[in-house]
Amino acid sequence: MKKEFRKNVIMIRKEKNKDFIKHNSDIITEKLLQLDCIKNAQTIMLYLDFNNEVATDNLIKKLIKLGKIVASPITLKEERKLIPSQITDLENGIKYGAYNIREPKPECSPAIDIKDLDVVIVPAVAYDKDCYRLGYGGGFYDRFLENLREDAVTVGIAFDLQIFDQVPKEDHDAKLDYIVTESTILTSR
Ligand SMILES: Nc1nc2c(c(=O)[nH]1)N(C=O)[C@@H](CNc1ccc(C(=O)N[C@@H](CCC(=O)O)C(=O)O)cc1)CN2
Ligand SMILES: Nc1ncnc2c1ncn2[C@@H]1O[C@H](COP(=O)(O)OP(=O)(O)OP(=O)(O)O)[C@@H](O)[C@H]1O
Repeated sequence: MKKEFRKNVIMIRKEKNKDFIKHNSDIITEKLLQLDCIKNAQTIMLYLDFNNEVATDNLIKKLIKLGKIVASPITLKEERKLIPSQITDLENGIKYGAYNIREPKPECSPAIDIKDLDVVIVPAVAYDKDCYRLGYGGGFYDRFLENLREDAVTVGIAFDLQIFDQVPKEDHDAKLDYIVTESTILTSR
């Protein structure tokens, strides 16, 4: 059920061209920067995109310019663990890591205490209208999000094509506080 659904959405997203990804990622970036939770945050974790996810490079640059501490995850594949690590230099401080996804180089990237994160911007394959998240299938983010500070805010960014009335879900699947797409902002708060 989950597997088929996941495969389909990934396939549909894969067919989108560079202009679609860039145009809509720019819109999503601007919307996100208007959210109070982002404006008020000091420390923000977000992913480095792969496979036609909403692109985050511009967003990362803008957040750093705004004076935020920005972290991305280093993925420990065997342990199914994400280590938030500060991005200091998006040009030279990044390498390819697990699953060929870009991640901060440990030597340039102080680890950040998960309890210092004010906002986490999460990647996903799909969401439903209640902000439940379907991921790539490692359970990486489900496990990670359980350990956030109680008052930390979770935000999903996704294209409209990733939003459904329902997605297959299990008990451990995370529900996020906000989802921002090119056309709308959903909230479960
Ligand atoms: N940008 C980004 N980073 C992220 C995630 C994400 O969704 N997006 N993840 C969110 O959790 C984690 C990585 N999760 C992933 C899980 C499975 C596969 C994947 O391609 N699986 C292949 C098997 C590949 C292999 O074993 O080498 C497959 O299922 O066919 C990729 C990423 C951590 N970092
Ligand atoms: N909080 C958790 N604690 C223990 N096991 C978990 C937890 N969350 C998920 N798992 C296990 O991890 C595996 C993958 O989970 P699931 O399919 O929900 O991942 P996902 O949310 O799609 O992926 P990801 O978060 O990596 O993007 C499942 O076998 C699931 O039982």
